[in-house]
Amino acid sequence: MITVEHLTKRYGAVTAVDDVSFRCEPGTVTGFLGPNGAGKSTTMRMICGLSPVSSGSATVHGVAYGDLPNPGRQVGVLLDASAQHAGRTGREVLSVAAQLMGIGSRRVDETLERVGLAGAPAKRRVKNYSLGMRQRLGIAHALLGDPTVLILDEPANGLDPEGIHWMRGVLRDFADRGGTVMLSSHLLREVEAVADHLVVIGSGRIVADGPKDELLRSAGLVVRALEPDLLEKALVGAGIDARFAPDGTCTADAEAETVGRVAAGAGIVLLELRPADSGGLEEMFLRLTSAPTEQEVAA
Ligand SMILES: Nc1ncnc2c1ncn2[C@@H]1O[C@H](COP(=O)(O)OP(=O)(O)OP(=O)(O)O)[C@@H](O)[C@H]1O
Repeated sequence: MITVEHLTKRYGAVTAVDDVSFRCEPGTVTGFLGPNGAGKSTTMRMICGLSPVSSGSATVHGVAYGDLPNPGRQVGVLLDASAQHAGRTGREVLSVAAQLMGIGSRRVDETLERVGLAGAPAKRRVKNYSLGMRQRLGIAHALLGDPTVLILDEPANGLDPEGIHWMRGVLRDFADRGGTVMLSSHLLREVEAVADHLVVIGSGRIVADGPKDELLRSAGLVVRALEPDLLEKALVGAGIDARFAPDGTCTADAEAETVGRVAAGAGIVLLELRPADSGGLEEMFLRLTSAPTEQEVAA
């Protein structure tokens, strides 16, 4: 369990993380989503004790990361896959970490196998690794101590589609065995296939926090009509909040029955009426996380 309460980080006049609170529960993959510069890495660094907090607190299993006796045995962390020692081989990187954690070499071999780096790749120096291989080694490092919590910053970076599929399997399996997973991304599509819960951050503040399915349902309806102009008039007339894309597709914040009745009442032929999928959710997140307007800042 990760618990973040009123966490704030200021760099001079910049508030990178602003009164952020959320939880990542055991048995759950929590996707931590936000655009570039939203405050994801800063939040994760504070959880892992790498960056001092300005105020608030972050704990893992109720304890501040820095106070965990052997943190690697409880929390697997991947914050920057390029931070590994470039001159060491993949196996050496894991062996050094294993020694520090008091783990035997058999676990190193098992973990290399698990991330697909066993054999020749394990003997290559990290500087000769592709970004995807570094990411796999970073995930191996995080899994090495057999932790119960994983904290991964953009772990899909540099992975090819097969690698992404593999990583999702690892994270799903980890959570299904009761582990807690927090993974960040700036792309909803990257986490939606594996996350059960989403925490969305924009400009340092939490703008959405809930089960993925619930958030998907709240993303509205996709409506397409033979004559979009008539649909727009009818929905606006009924007081329904609706946004139209240039191709005439509408996203409406209403129940399907309400929209269906309004359309039927106006004699409009509907071509499509369905819950918005991740595209709708992404659109909602983009609206929620976009930088505040000057008016909002001034208010
Ligand atoms: N050491 C620092 N000094 C000053 N400002 C910083 C520092 N680190 C981060 N920031 C600022 O804090 C804000 C949040 O940055 P952060 O790296 O946490 O965002 P992010 O969501 O992880 O973005 P990205 O996806 O680009 O990594 C940004 O405005 C960034 O410029």
